[in-house]
Amino acid sequence: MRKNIVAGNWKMNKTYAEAQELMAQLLEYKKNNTTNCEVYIAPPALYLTTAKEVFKNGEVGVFSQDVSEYASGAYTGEISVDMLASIAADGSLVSHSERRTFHGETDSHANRKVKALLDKGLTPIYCNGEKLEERKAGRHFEVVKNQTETALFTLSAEEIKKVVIAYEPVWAIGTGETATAEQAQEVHAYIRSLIADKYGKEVADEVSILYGGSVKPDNAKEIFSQPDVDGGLIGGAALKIEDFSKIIEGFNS
Ligand SMILES: O=C(CO)COP(=O)(O)O
Repeated sequence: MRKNIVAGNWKMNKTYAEAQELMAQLLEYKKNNTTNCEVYIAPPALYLTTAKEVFKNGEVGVFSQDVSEYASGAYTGEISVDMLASIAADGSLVSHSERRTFHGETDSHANRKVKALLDKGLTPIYCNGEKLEERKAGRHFEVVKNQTETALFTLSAEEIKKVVIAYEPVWAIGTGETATAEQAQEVHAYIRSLIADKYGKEVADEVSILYGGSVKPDNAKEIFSQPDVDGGLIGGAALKIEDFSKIIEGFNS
């Protein structure tokens, strides 16, 4: 179902004490403020159970940063969908660009991970986006099309409605260089049109598409105001309550 979402991807940051502090600040913020969007965090896997305890009434959705495509077994270092379900995690990021760059993940992996999550009733936040040289060569639409089709188009209409897509142009991640609101809208509208062509407009209108890449307090509102942008996946600015809360408030008019 289409929702406004602000999700914080903590990546590999924070000691346990620091993570507990930020979770406590976020809980306090949620208790004292009405937000016009759902708020999710994806802390390091080690802290997922703590996050579920802190946000025990579902104040903030708790997501893993990655999940295995396999059900169980000899996959050292991996976390399964059953494990996530067993702590009542809400879902997982899938194929973030850093998983693609440093761990060789492809959209075929993404496809199996998305399916595994959906089969357990968990929400995938599927990440895609072009690299700088692809953007410079004007190939961003083609790249995003291939990614989206390979990762998602084996799903049924009912399944794809439950997927959250995060368009994160790689050149905008952690660089301070944000896509303009127009650039984000253009690609988001394109992704939605791909889904509409395959599954119909009604289905496409149900899918939440988030933008990620150097979203900050001062640009969030403009980006979120675009018709096909349903929120953001936030990296660096999710690590401080002052910044993250201002980004959440990008949805307050
Ligand atoms: O990769 C991102 C979120 O998943 C974006 O990171 P930054 O917000 O730090 O650019």
